[in-house]
Amino acid sequence: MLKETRTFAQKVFESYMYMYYFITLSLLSSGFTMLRAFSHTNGRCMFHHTKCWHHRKSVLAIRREDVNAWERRAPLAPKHVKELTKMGYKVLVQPSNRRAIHEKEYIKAGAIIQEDISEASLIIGVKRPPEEKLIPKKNYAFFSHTIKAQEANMPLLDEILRQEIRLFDYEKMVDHKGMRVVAFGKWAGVAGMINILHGLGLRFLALGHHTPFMHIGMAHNYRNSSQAVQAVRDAGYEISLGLMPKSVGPLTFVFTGTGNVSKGAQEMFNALPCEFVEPHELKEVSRSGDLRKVYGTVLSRHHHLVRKRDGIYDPVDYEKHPENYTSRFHIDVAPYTTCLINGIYWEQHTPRLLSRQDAQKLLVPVISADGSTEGCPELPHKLLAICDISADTGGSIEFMTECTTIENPFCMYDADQHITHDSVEGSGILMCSIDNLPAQLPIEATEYFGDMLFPYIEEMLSSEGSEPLEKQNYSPVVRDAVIASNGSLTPKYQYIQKLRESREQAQSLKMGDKKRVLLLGSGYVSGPVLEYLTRDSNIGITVVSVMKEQLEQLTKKYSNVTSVHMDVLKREEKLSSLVKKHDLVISLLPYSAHPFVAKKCIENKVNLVTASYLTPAMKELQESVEAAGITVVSEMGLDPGLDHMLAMECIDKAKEVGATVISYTSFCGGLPAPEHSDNPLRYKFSWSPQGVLLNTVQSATYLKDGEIINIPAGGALLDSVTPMDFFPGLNLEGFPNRDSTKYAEPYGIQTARTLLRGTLRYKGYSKTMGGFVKLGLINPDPYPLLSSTTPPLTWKELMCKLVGIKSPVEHHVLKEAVFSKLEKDKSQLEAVEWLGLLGDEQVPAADSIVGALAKHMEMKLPFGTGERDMIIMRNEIGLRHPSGHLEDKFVDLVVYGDNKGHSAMAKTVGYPTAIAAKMVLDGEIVAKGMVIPLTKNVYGPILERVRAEGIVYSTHSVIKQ
Ligand SMILES: NC(=O)c1ccc[n+]([C@@H]2O[C@H](COP(=O)([O-])OP(=O)(O)OC[C@H]3O[C@@H](n4cnc5c(N)ncnc54)[C@H](O)[C@@H]3O)[C@@H](O)[C@H]2O)c1
Ligand SMILES: N[C@@H](CCCCN[C@@H](CCC(=O)O)C(=O)O)C(=O)O
Repeated sequence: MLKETRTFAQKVFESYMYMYYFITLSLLSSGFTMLRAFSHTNGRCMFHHTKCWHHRKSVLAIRREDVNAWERRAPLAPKHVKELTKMGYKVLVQPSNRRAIHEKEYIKAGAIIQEDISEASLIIGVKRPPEEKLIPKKNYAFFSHTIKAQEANMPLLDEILRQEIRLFDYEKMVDHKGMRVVAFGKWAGVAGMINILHGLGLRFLALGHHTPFMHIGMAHNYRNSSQAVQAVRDAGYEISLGLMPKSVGPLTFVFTGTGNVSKGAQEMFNALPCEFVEPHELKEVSRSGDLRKVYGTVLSRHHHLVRKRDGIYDPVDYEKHPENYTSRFHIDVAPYTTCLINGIYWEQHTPRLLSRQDAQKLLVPVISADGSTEGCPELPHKLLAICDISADTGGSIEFMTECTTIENPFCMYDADQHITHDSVEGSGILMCSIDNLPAQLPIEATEYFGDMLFPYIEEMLSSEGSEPLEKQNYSPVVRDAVIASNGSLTPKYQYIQKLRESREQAQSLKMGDKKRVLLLGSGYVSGPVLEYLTRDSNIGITVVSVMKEQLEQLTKKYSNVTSVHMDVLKREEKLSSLVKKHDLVISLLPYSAHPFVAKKCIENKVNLVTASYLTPAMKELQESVEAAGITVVSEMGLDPGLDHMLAMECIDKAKEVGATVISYTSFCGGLPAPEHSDNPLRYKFSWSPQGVLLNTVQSATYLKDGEIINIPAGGALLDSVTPMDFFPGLNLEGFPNRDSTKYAEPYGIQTARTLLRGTLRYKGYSKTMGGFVKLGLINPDPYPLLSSTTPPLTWKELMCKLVGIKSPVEHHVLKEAVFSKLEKDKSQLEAVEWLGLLGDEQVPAADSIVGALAKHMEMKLPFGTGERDMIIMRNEIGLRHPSGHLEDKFVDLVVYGDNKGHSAMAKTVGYPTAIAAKMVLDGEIVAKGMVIPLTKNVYGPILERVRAEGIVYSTHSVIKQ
């Protein structure tokens, strides 16, 4: 069964012979006379009819799997590496503690463990690399999941094309019959079967039955498949002793597909006391079968597919016109199936096995003559579980719309409600649809896959990725697996582009009459924007972000939302085409990206809303915005945003009674709630960390008692800190924020002799940040040493560079140098140490030092579970009334984050942004050109609507004389 009896040498020899046979056949059949084959033993060529591949000993690299936390497989095992190194190839293996086969084994096989793999001409992995780790003009081989134009992987494909990479996709390495020659399939089947037996144990228990399946674990809990076989056998032994509850009746397992997946699953199933029957016998055994066995059936196409017209299955016709066929699975098989193990490859236009309606019918309770007792309940319905190993979302099992994961392997599909819930309880069908099953048995899967891939490695290695594809003497298996090369899709795969275009068209048709909003950014403050806009079912939203997981987390909660994972700055054309298809763009990207986005909005005449300052770079676009006749709303958040609106409401009211504004001061802080301010900075991030850090080195200008005060950029701001005691219970400090004087005119308060906008922090923040500034950590200049393509630095090494000493050094030497750079400030040194900046942690890859520090600090200063943030804003407006008396008006806004919902920052930024966006969409804001929320027709409705969202402010006044 699972035990491998052939030696590795035999297998290698067999695979070569097979390949030799196959190449010979295919070359002969295509009229070639050249023969090509090679031996991997002794480093010599076995057949010399043509050149030997390894004429120039290229370098092979096995990359680290870095996209999925469970990915412990590798494309080749040490035994394959050993063969390659014996043949004289250099094999680099990127270090990875996650890989299930230890690095030591690869070293023993002759590999070099090395981070930098840029010298390799072929880089292989199991799964895709992140776009930013691609190296231009190389050969790459991995499962790209691009051949169905899968949306999530299109940015990767675009990068591959842009970087002129040659991509071999394992999924398209097929023999002359179209059968895949390298695959993990069998191990998906093995792991899938183990998991679903475990799941059945849990489901039976939820239904009131202890069964022997309770003693079977998840596949990854076994060291190898033999251990799992043992557990399954033990369970089977108990079944054979008649220990299955009688009231559940005979169990039947249906295997669809006849490929490796199905075979792997059947191999594991064979460890149970099983009897295989023909599909037509299923009905009978499911009623009166032996309870000391389990029954299995393997379903091929001819068992369930029929032509709609005449009820006949014609295999030749089916290949040509699958759309003319339908499946009888739901009628002939499913009603007699306890557990379906689905291993068929599904393609558009081929019949589905089960639809939602089918599932509804199958979940109708079966009333049996024997009846049910409380302690021995009958099953609610026959079909209990589906293990969808094919994992084609919305495919042959129509209602499997989201794959489950190794960490959350099961969900229940309730066909009546058409919902899935994360549990094994309640009504419905237990579903397991993990799409990376072989990763649960990583060692065997690696060895198995490597055996199949190994014979092709040499030829993939035979040239650089930059050399023309036409000049390569690839075998058909390898040639046909090249999806992209030299910057283009190869002819066989040009359909991918067409598929993408037609999908995009379909998506825009689906949007129909809906208003379409393009939301750029899925970060800290995007949540309430999406939440607010999706309340209107007439708005369709596309969310774009470069951070995939963050994007998925944000969008999965909402319907009417499409997500696009891409870097908008790198994909100008795609951004433009997206902008064009929407009625309004909201940019919640880092503010430096807004001008780029605004240009696309101008070109396509689409309105734009941002929560960011109307910077000089944005202002420059004013004329073009007006010429395009569009509305660009800026400063529509909290600060800037609500501060303007609260000020203007007060100023306008004061003017109505003839008062003159003589001073305006506004301070605002996004802070952790006081009980969560327990770190040297007394701060946690609730909005863009890089923005927070950069604000400490901005210049500032303000008016104080008629005098203009200028503070230069570079950190001097942190020395202009004053204690703020308007809420004496909080230990606050404040420093000026940007150029306050520029608001005198737009606010209409040129009469004011004090005009100051500032930022609030808990006491101690500025001092600590001052230390980072002194060390050069708040530096936005490009710093190539931190790029993702260079070997990573540790903080200790970076700090040595910053203080100008050579590394490596002893800890105390570095500490002393840093201390002296900090002008012997102990609290600043403590904060640097607390953050681990003198330690061995890796500096995150980033464009600049401040970018890396922002990422690092974001990890060190997170809001923990149950922790919340807080917004404090105080506006103080000094008025002189016509009677001559003076009045100070105070407008205070204090908002707390919701424990399990939006943060205070997200609410106070996101709601104004969303409300303004809706006002533009609905024609409530009609002004063209650059708009900031200073006029009553804009701030009035927004303040009213944010109050309805629980953002409540208070006012009081003090008459002075
Ligand atoms: N007015 C206010 O009171 C206020 C308050 C907070 C934030 N803001 C502004 O709102 C914006 C969003 O803030 P945030 O805290 O959510 O920021 P964030 O850093 O948390 O999020 C930025 C988002 O942009 C995405 N992104 C970055 N570069 C990208 C690229 N090249 N292509 C695609 N996506 C990219 C990131 O993946 C992330 O989802 C920022 O401009 C910020 O300055 C304004
Ligand atoms: N000043 C407060 C609140 C800041 C809210 C974010 N405002 C950003 C807006 C940047 C932009 O997108 O233009 C800022 O930098 O002040 C604090 O710092 O705690």
